[in-house]
Amino acid sequence: MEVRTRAPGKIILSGEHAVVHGSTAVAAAIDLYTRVSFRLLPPSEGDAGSVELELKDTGLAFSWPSSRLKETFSFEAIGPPLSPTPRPCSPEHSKLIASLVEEQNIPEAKIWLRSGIHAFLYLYTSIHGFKPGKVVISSELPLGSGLGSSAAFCVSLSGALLALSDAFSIDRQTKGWLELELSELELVNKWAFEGEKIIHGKPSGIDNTVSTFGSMIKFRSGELTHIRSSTPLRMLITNTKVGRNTKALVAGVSERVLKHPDAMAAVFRAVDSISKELSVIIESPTSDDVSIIAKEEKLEELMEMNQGLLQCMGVSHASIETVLRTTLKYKLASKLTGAGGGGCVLTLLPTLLSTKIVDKVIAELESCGFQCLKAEVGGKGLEVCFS
Ligand SMILES: Nc1ncnc2c1ncn2[C@@H]1O[C@H](COP(=O)(O)OP(=O)(O)O)[C@@H](O)[C@H]1O
Ligand SMILES: C[C@@](O)(CCOP(=O)(O)O)CC(=O)O
Ligand SMILES: [Mg+2]
Repeated sequence: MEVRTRAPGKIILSGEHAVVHGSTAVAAAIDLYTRVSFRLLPPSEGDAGSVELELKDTGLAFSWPSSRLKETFSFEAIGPPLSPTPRPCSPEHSKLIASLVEEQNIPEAKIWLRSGIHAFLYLYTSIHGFKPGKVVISSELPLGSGLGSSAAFCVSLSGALLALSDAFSIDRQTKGWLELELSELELVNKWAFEGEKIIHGKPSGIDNTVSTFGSMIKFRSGELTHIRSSTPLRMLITNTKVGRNTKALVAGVSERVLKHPDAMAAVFRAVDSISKELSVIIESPTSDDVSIIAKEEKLEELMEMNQGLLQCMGVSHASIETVLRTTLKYKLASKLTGAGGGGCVLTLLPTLLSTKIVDKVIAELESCGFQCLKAEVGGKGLEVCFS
C-alpha cells in the first residue's frame, strides 16, 4: 500500500521572528504544496532491506540499509526506536543521525539539505524504526525562501509516515484526498514540530501549524485561532532569490535580544499589537468599496509598520529594500515574509487595483531579476490519499 500526502506552504502576514519570542503572529496557507509518497517495502530473503529517500527537487536520492540503522541506534544509546508520542531528538540521537547523514556524501553545493535529511531520519526512525520503506518528496515551493518549505516538508512527511502506522485508525480503503480527524492532525503537527526544531533550531511552531490545519490563523505561544477574512486578500509574492537560512536568522535575532533586551522587548510588544490589530481588521465586515478601501489602507499601514520593526530586528536585506522601493512607486505596501535576509516579500494588491498596474509592477520586479508568484491565500492544510 502506498500513501500520498500534500501539505501547503504559508505566508506570514505579520509577526515573524517576534512569534518565536512570544508575540502574536498572523499566517495563512497558500496553494503551493510539498508532496510525499511513502510505501513500506517487504524485506527480501537474506536482506533486511533499506530505507530510501528520493528528493525530487534536488535530483538526489539516499539510502540506508536497515541493518545499518539498527546497528547505529542501539537501544542503550537512545532508548526504544518506536515512540508512540512525539518527543524531542536527544543530543545523543542527533549525533548518531548526523553520522548517518555524513556518510551520504551530499554535494557541497547542496549542503543546506543536511538539516532536511536529518529531520527525515529522525521522523522515519521514530515512527517506523528500521522497517524498509521508500519515501519520495517533491515541492512546488521555493526552498529556503520564507514560504515555509521546511514546515511543509515536515508536515507532509509526518502525515505520510503516521498514515501507514498503527497510530492512525484511518480507513485506508477510502479513495481520493482525505482530510484527517482533529486528533490525527494534532499528532502530525506535534511530530512536524519536532522536525522543524531540527531545521530551524528554535521554531515558534506557526509554520507547521498553518501547514497542518490550513486556512488563516492567529498564533501565539503554541495556541492557534482560525480567522476568516471578510473580503478575499490578494497578495503578490516576490522571491528575491537571495538564499538564506532560517536557523541562522532566528539565532541572529536571539543574539540581538541578549545585547538589547529592553529595546527588543519593546519591539516584540509592538509586533504583538500590530498582529492583534491586523487580525481584527482582516475579520471586520465590509459593505461597499469605501469600506474595502479603508480596510486595505489600514492593512497596508500595519504591514509597513511590521516591516520597520523587522528592520529593527536586523532581518531585512538590500534585495528586500529594492522590492519595497519598487512597489512603493506604485503606492503599494510590502513587507518581508518568513525569516527575511533575502527570500520572499509580500505586497498587498488592493481589490480595486487594475490588472494593468499589477502587470506593470510584476514586469518591473522581474526586470530586477526577482520572480513573482500569485498564490491563493487561506486554503486547505494537510491531505492524505491511499492507493
Ligand atoms: N522539498 C524539499 N526537499 C529537501 N529538503 C527540503 C525540502 N523542503 C524543505 N527542505 C529543508 O528545509 C530547508 C529550508 O528551510 P528554511 O531555511 O526554514 O526555509 P523555508 O522554510 O522558508 O523554505 C532546506 O534547507 C532543506 O533542508
Ligand atoms: C522566522 C520565523 O518566525 C518564520 C520562519 O519561516 P521560514 O522558515 O522562513 O519560512 C521562525 C518561526 O516562527 O519558527
Ligand atoms: Mg522554514
